[in-house]
Amino acid sequence: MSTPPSPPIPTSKKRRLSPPSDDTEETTDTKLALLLSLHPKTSLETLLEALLSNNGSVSAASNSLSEPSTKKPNAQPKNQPRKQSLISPLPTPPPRIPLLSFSTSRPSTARQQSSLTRFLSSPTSIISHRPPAKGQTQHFFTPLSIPATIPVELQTSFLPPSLASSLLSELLQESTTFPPPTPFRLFDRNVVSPHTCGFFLRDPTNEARSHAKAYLSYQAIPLASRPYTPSMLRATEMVEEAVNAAISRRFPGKKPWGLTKEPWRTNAALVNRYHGPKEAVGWHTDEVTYLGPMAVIAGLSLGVEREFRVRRMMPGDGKSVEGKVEEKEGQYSIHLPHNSLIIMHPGMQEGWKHCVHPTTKVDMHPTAGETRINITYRCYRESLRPGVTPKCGCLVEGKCKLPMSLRAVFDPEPDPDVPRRYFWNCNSAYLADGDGTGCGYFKWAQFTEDGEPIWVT
Ligand SMILES: O=C(O)CCC(=O)C(=O)O
Ligand SMILES: [Fe+2]
Repeated sequence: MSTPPSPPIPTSKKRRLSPPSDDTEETTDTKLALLLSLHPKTSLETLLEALLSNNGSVSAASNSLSEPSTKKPNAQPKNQPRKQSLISPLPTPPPRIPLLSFSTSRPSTARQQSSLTRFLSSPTSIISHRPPAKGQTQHFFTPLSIPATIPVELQTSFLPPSLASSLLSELLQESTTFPPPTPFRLFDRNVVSPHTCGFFLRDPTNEARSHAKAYLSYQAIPLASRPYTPSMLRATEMVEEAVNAAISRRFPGKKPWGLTKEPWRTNAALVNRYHGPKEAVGWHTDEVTYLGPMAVIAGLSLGVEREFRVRRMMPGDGKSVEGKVEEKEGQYSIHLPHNSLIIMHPGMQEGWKHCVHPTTKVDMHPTAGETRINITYRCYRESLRPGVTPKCGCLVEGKCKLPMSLRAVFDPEPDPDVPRRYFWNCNSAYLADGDGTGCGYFKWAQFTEDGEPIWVT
């Protein structure tokens, strides 16, 4: 299900989108850290604006900050728009500014700097960005380097280190009892995703458990649920806080169509375990049957660092033979270190695909060895619980009346205010024992502005 690993881009081909300044080799985080050490009492926003005003030069920025306050970069001339802000709401791409280039090589100080970005008002890129050419992979190692045009946000050093450690230990233990991968149907053959996973419920009351018995995997296999571990419960509120803050930053003022007016709340999590460099998950969008439109999903990575790759969906993507998708632009690789949170924003499951890329070698983690654990926190809607979603007329023996899957219509030009289109579709084409076609049952799905289903018969 996965594509072969792409070779790293040679150093000589490193892309530089901005003219060199006296210290362009440093990342934004490093520059801010340097500037902060020189001006410890100055706010990060002021430091950042000083950097922007001085073309990314730390020394010039530092000089400007030492000058009398009237010349400080945050003293805006009257009647002029505020300079570059860290917050770049979609769909407006960040303006081109000659500050820094992104890099295809790993910054040596990435781990040490990472906590700095947590203090910034938004970890969205301020860097001018050109998408990778077809067949190319652009690598990102730090939150600030990820362009705002990609509907994901990365936060590093996310949990207090001791909580990240206890969470990792608990889930490494839990994952020893994850069921083996089950096959599913893809392009006329049965395939298995080469990794294991377990399904967890935050509040395993009787009612949730009875729904849980009916939650199906994309292979239509009932997902056996387990309760959140103690550390999962402790981490959950921090994840919710981060996700809600990220949504507000990305969509200031008004949430996009399809999102509930309530804060995002997670009640279920799929935990993935990747043991060794070859274990991976191929290109896919997440199943939105129980999540509804414009789902927000947050993934917490623990243990070994792996590459989370994303690419824009193409028209007819679902029908393309794996690995032979007609790409118009290349892929993005976001490196997910231990204790990092990646938030997939609304529109990600509708317009982009993601995968965890197989590799040849991983850096051993002191506790996890070669293993990566990933918790994908999701928000299952009560209104889309099993039992209420439409069934197809499939006559697959013993599987008559299968619950259908909710799928999004590919939209190349999304507008956050315009409703997306979704449909209910027979799922049995994906079942390992099906004939690869299913009954083809199709029904348009209808949702309110808050993403609640409208059932029309
Ligand atoms: O392991 C990851 O980071 C991604 C997992 C994933 O895509 C999924 O569970 O659907
Ligand atoms: Fe996924």
